[in-house]
Amino acid sequence: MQEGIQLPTIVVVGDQSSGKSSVLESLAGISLPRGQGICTRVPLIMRLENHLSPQPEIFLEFDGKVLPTDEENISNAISAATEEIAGHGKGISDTPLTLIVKKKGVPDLTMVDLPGITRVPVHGQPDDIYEQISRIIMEFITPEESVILNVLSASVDFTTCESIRMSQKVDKNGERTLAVVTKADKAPEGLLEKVTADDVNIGLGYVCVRNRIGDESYDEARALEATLFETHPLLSTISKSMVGIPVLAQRLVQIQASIIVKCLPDIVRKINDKLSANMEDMNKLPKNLGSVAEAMTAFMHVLGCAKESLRKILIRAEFDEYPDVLEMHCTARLAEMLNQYSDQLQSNTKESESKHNFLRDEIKDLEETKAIGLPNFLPRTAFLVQLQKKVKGIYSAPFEFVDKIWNYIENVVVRVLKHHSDNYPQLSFSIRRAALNLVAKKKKQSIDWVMDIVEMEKLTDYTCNPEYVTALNQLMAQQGKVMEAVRDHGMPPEVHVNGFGQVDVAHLRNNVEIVQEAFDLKMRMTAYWKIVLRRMVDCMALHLLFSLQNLVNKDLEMEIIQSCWAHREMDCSGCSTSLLLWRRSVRG
Ligand SMILES: Nc1nc2c(ncn2[C@@H]2O[C@H](COP(=O)(O)OP(=O)(O)OP(=O)(O)O)[C@@H](O)[C@H]2O)c(=O)[nH]1
Repeated sequence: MQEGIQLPTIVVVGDQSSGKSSVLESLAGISLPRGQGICTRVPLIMRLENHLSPQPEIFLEFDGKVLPTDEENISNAISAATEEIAGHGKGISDTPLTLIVKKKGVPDLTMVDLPGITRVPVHGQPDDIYEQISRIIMEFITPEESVILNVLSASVDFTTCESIRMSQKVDKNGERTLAVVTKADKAPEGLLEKVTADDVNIGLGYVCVRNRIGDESYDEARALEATLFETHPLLSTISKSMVGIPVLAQRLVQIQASIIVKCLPDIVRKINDKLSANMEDMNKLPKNLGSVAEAMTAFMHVLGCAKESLRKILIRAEFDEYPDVLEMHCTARLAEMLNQYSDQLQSNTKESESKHNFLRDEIKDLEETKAIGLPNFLPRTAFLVQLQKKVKGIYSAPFEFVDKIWNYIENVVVRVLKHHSDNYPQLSFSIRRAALNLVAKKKKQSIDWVMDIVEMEKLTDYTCNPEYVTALNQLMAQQGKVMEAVRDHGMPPEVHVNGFGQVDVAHLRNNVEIVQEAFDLKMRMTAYWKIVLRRMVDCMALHLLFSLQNLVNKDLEMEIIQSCWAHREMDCSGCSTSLLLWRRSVRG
């Protein structure tokens, strides 16, 4: 039950002083604390077991303690245990107290006695005593496996009983409710009519009893009860199948047996489910690595699993281990980031020049790079100056991209390694540190590589891509139109140039000689720059994939082995030697 599996239980509920404890002690043939006012202040689980030996065995269990007791002292022992659990006053607690009674002749029953329901707190009770008691009662009677033994005093109107109201909340048609009517001796008038009218819907029927009163012995009480229901002019008219403690005991044993039959398959299933879940949890617990072989096996297992997981999510686009964690669908996330990088490069190099400044920058560079030489000869330096300016404009983008990508990969790698090494606290710290070191190294390599790439683009211009010539020819085809607009002052000063839109050429009319060269320079740069941007994205993609392959297939293993070796944190002597051998073999 502590594991959340409900077992069939007979739960005794009733208004305060209705006689619940008296019924239980009559069934068990032992003394329980009885009296006016609240006596039962904690759930009392009573396990009655028919016992062959004439010597009874009685124990109290609570808070992990087992206290043997005997028939004479049982009432005091329960009162003392109740005080220990719920304090000395009149407060209550939901911590249960278990009473095990192994005694010859008692029915094999397990029942729970609960505090009686009271609406008005007495002196020393908290104001919310009703809510506290209701909560405990509801907790016990709500499970479908519970049979509700509703104890009603013959002297009260059943329809006004609080315990009936509560049991009807969870068992509307009374299918699992049995009523025990106590104090039949005190209020015999109209009892037959009350139990036959069944105004309160009790599905399992009524049993009327007379409990032990005062200092009577159990045998005396049973004999007096039998005589009462035999001879009393009103009570003797009630069917014999509805009166007396022995009838109640027999009914309860039958009910308990039938409910066990009904619930057992489900209980077995729940226990098996729970067992498998617990076994699974247990397998996840940190393992004790007691020998070199065990430590090496664990280490290799963690590494193997982590590598396979990373291979799946970083390279093979298989997400079965993280179906709902989008962040771990790495190939898709990396592709998205690469697309964003490409967009960023494009937007960083968008022409910011206004239509009135067309070719102004090119003319300036041409003038600054001219030398003594033949006219109409495009100086290469002018082209390189323009190229360097362009590269400068996008300089930060590849570095930012590399930073972003490796931060993301670091999170992924650390998460995967943590997942696989959580069970091995001896390893997890070193493994995490190794992962962080490794990603930092890989990031540094990427930054160095980007630095080279950017420098190479700045240094010189080259492509063998035929698209360059095609694009250049298309752009240059517009040269005639532009030059005409520049030369012919009678024409409107605006002309449309593909890729640049409507441009103003009025400012070029004073500088006609150099315009042709400037146009040539601009068109060459436009055609070439497209190639440069594409090359930067393509190379970055290949570099990234290459780095990831290396990380997963060799760097990770090597880094982790070296880290564990360097710090010798595996928690067993001799592991270091084995690691050394293994490290050598991996290197080999
Ligand atoms: N005459 C008579 N008195 C009874 C009978 N059953 C119980 N009593 C008395 O009623 C009083 C209350 O009985 P308990 O058994 O303590 O009642 P309870 O419902 O367990 O009380 P709480 O747990 O404190 O709510 C005691 O004084 C009992 O002796 C009965 O059948 N006949």
